[in-house]
Amino acid sequence: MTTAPFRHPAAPVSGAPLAQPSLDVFVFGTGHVGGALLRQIAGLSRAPVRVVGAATTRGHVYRASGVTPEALAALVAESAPPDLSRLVPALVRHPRPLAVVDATGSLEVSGIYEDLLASGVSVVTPSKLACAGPQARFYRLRDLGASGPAHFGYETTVGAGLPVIRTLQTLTATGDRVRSIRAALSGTLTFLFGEVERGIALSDAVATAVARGYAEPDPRDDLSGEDIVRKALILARAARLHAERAEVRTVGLVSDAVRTASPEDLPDALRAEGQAWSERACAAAARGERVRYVATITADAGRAQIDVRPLAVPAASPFGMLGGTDNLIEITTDRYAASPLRIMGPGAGPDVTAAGVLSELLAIAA
Ligand SMILES: NC(=O)C1=CN([C@@H]2O[C@H](COP(=O)(O)OP(=O)(O)OC[C@H]3O[C@@H](n4cnc5c(N)ncnc54)[C@H](OP(=O)(O)O)[C@@H]3O)[C@@H](O)[C@H]2O)C=CC1
Ligand SMILES: N[C@@H](CC=O)C(=O)O
Repeated sequence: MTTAPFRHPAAPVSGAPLAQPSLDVFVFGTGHVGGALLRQIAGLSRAPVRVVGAATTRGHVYRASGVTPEALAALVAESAPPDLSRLVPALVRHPRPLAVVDATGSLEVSGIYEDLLASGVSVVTPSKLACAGPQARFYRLRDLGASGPAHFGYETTVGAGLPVIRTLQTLTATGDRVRSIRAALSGTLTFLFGEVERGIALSDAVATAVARGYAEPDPRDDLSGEDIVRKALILARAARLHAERAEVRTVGLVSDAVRTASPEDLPDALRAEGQAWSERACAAAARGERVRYVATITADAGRAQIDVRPLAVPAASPFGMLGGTDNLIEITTDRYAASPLRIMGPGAGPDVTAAGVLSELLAIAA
């Protein structure tokens, strides 16, 4: 008897696309991440997933029979903005297994997950808003995704395409207990520190991070540290620790002028802030150190003590050697006590994030 060689179900092959993909996908947000996701799906000629629609703030399209990648952008552009009170019931009635991807930074879109999951529609999200909100809501979403036919995927909310959430889930599912986590959780901030250390002006570095799609839809979320606080909350919860936003201790990285600047005033505020960043980087370098924005999560009787602040770390340490858009997550547990389990690599950017989302979709489709 001969057996066919193993092929990953998503591996590109020549020939006709699958007649009947096993999962349909609707994508909210076609910006950096959503756009990269749509391109990655289009690049898989025998993908087990099929796009049935997409939405931006300006337009949307939903066709239960599927939309070709070539037609999608034009259909979105020539239609009306989505009305969620009509679109969500239509998605819930979709005749085949469906996953909704939230590649926006929209509170309104994050507010539809519960209805979708309760109706059997899977949700895969790189947006941190729902998972970092009140813990009770996160538990409801997680439980809906674990108990019914729908899945809730939020791996890319922390570390983008890095296997962070599933590592914590595996550790705790096998009976290990997380004692502490120390992490650099912002690709944008690692990038900005690196650029400023090379003598690039902070305002130029931020413009580059925005253009390359590393930054949040509102880059003030990166600069203020809010994006890092959200990720720390999600990490703590994935480690089965109770964590609420009001209990997080933060020391900011930027002045109030940057935190509160309007989008139009942000470049000027950053130009004024740049000198302080350069001086801080030079002073650290003179001591053989680097500045990093570090989240520390400590388990305390089932609760997480979370502290987020700028720290001067030895230049030759794992945190000091981060470059590009690297994240570093050091997890100390009962079993990984003498030396932490480390996850390190690029933690921001459209392609790595979209690949993480796509891998969650493929797992649902399998
Ligand atoms: N960039 C990255 O490296 C990573 C990003 N993420 C998360 O992914 C999400 C998307 O990030 P990114 O792609 O960089 O952001 P972008 O700003 O590039 O894109 C956001 C997209 O969402 C759309 N959008 C916003 N609000 C709504 C709404 N109410 N309804 C429909 N569409 C809406 C925007 O539409 P319009 O064009 O009309 O404004 C745009 O298409 C964010 O939540 C971010 O935190 C997570 C990990 C890494
Ligand atoms: N803006 C974020 C993107 C990923 O979550 C970052 O820079 O880390």
